[in-house]
Amino acid sequence: MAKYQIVMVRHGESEWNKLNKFCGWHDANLSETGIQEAHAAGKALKDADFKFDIAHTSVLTRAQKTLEAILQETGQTDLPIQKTWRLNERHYGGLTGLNKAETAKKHGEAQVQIWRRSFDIPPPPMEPDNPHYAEILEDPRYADGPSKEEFPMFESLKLTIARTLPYWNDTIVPQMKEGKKILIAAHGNSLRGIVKHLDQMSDEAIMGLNLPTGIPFVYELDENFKPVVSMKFLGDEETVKKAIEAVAAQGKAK
Ligand SMILES: O=C(O)[C@H](O)COP(=O)(O)O
Repeated sequence: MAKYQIVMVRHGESEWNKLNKFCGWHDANLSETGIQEAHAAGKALKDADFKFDIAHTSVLTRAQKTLEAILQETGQTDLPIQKTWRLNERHYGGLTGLNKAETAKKHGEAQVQIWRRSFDIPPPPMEPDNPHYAEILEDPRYADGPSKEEFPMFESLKLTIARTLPYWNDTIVPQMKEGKKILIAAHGNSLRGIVKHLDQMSDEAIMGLNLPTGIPFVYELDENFKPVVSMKFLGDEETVKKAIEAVAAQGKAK
């Protein structure tokens, strides 16, 4: 019997998803398609009569704009929103700004798959000569965290989970226990981390999980926060399948 329900959604297609670039903590905006996806997500949630008490998102524009569009469609533009770096996309380190297909050509598709989907193998660190180094490290949005000591130069999924899970346990779970209906608008890998935790997925199994952009999914949890319903997408099966396959294919050499 489900006691809790929570909705999560990966941001709509970003400008760098469109360019097939490793994005991570670079603050790409939504593409036109991404904006449409975000509004479609909101319409799907409205049609399914979802109403929320609070939303959580990252400090990155693509997730915040996705949430904004969704709340416009559900008629909840005044919903309280909590923003945290802990829901940011995984930091792609030295891969940030590189084209995924070109990287697959140079290093092999298997290596790119490892960098994108493995549990504990991180991408190479971002070096000071990376064109995006200063824009990320000196961004005032990080004034309240992470601290200089914990500011990442790269993240494996394991490292991403290590900074996302405290927020899940210390902020989101208590709000669900208070009966709050929650929407999380975040990123492919911060959400993969939450899904891995909820479904207790193995380090091998998580390698196979790709999340589509802009399609909300629902978890129904029992009193111990164990899934009664896992990752129920608000979209027809074929559309969801194609969207997931498109994400997976980004790492092909082409
Ligand atoms: O940060 C990025 O490049 C994407 O938003 C997620 O990338 P991935 O699907 O290659 O992990």
